[in-house]
Amino acid sequence: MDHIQLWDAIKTELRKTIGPGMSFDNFVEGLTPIQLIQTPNNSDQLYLSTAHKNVANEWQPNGQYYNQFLSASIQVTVNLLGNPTLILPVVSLIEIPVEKPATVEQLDLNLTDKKVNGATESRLNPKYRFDSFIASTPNREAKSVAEAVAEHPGQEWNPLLLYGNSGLGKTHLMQAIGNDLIKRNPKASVKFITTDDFMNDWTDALRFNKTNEFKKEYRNVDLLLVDDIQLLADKENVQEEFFNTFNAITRDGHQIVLTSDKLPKDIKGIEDRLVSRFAMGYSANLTQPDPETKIAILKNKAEESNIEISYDVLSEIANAVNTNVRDLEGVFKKVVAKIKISNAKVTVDAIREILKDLNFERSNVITIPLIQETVSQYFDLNISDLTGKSRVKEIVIPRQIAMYLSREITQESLPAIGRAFGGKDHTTVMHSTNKIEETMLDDAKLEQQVQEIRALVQH
Ligand SMILES: Nc1ncnc2c1ncn2[C@@H]1O[C@H](COP(=O)(O)OP(=O)(O)OP(=O)(O)O)[C@@H](O)[C@H]1O
Repeated sequence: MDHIQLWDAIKTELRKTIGPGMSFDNFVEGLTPIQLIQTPNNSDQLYLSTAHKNVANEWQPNGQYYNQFLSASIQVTVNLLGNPTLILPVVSLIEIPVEKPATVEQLDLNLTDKKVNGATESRLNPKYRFDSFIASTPNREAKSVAEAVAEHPGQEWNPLLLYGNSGLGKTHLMQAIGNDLIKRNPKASVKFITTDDFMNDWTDALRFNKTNEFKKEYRNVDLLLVDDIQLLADKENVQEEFFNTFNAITRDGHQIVLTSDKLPKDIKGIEDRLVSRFAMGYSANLTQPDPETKIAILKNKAEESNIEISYDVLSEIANAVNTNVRDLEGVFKKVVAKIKISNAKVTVDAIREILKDLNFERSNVITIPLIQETVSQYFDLNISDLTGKSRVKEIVIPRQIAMYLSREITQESLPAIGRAFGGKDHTTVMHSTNKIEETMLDDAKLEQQVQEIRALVQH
């Protein structure tokens, strides 16, 4: 039985005595099992972590939770093993830095009182800087343009649009522009918002008759950063106001930076006039980093955390996590937490175990987005080409290859693959896979291309 199964069984027992509700949810459910260690005096220690000081305090010996845990764990070991074994809880506090800016609910909704000067008021995360953004070769141009925008806002690349899949650094790079501009000019007014914020603020402004304040707040900025504009889809009223805001800012020579999960022309439900405005400046596609860049990102994180981790270990993590940089960071944080708790030496074998616990074994991690990313880079296309409807041969064949590999390598069903390719029918996926299988029999070049892409995906 591993630490996770044991903790689940103990939680089931604890639920009987503590009962569901606030107390159980906060003081038991919120704990994360880290590891189980045998002590020389025949007891086991179950290491748990929490991000909350008050929860960690309540779990000290003599605390009510500690004692209830002891009886629950004895009951569990009697049920499972037939004899009682003493398992002691060890709860540590691991403070997880807050990465995301405050949600709109946490913000002061009084529009007139909001100021936008300086990093704090503009809600920028100070960790999102150019020097902490490690760019792989395909992403270097995006970074250079972002740096140029920070240096000369409102001039050449307006708007700058950063687009790509989730967790690949769009928000990071966007906020780096804001942080850099404020560093150069502390008086610059920078406003960072999500599209949700914009929509909520506009709705509130209409409700409370504060449209003038809204306009003043949104239009009097040197730099407006708007995250996730794909959320504007099908919101006609908000699009109207967004259009007006956009025009007012660019007309005054100020800068707009936008992020989106795809190119605006591929977002259904966005008015043409907005699509054409968004395409006026520079659009940069952020792509998945290659293995060496992933290692460099991890190295940077290790240095920031003041932790020494060998290249082999970093490489093991980088190779296992093929989804996106957010996941890479998440796994890294868990590894750091384990190191801090156990004080143990971090070996490649230990890391493999941790990665296995976190479901990040190499064989499990090949996903459809990864295949799409690899195929699009191989053929120098956009991911939106693969998920779109174009029928030109140069796009159809790569799309069919991507579907074929998704069917071959991942565990996903035909309908799930169809959905991931822009809502295609499962019969289209079946047709594509058959077509590639058949063509490869006679076409050596195609077969070689498929093998090369497969090797890249499974690297
Ligand atoms: N190239 C990179 N170098 C360093 N850190 C990165 C890089 N790319 C992403 N990150 C980190 O990964 C995390 C996720 O990045 P970010 O939030 O910017 O992604 P995103 O593309 O905006 O995702 P979403 O579309 O889901 O909002 C952040 O903590 C960010 O600092």
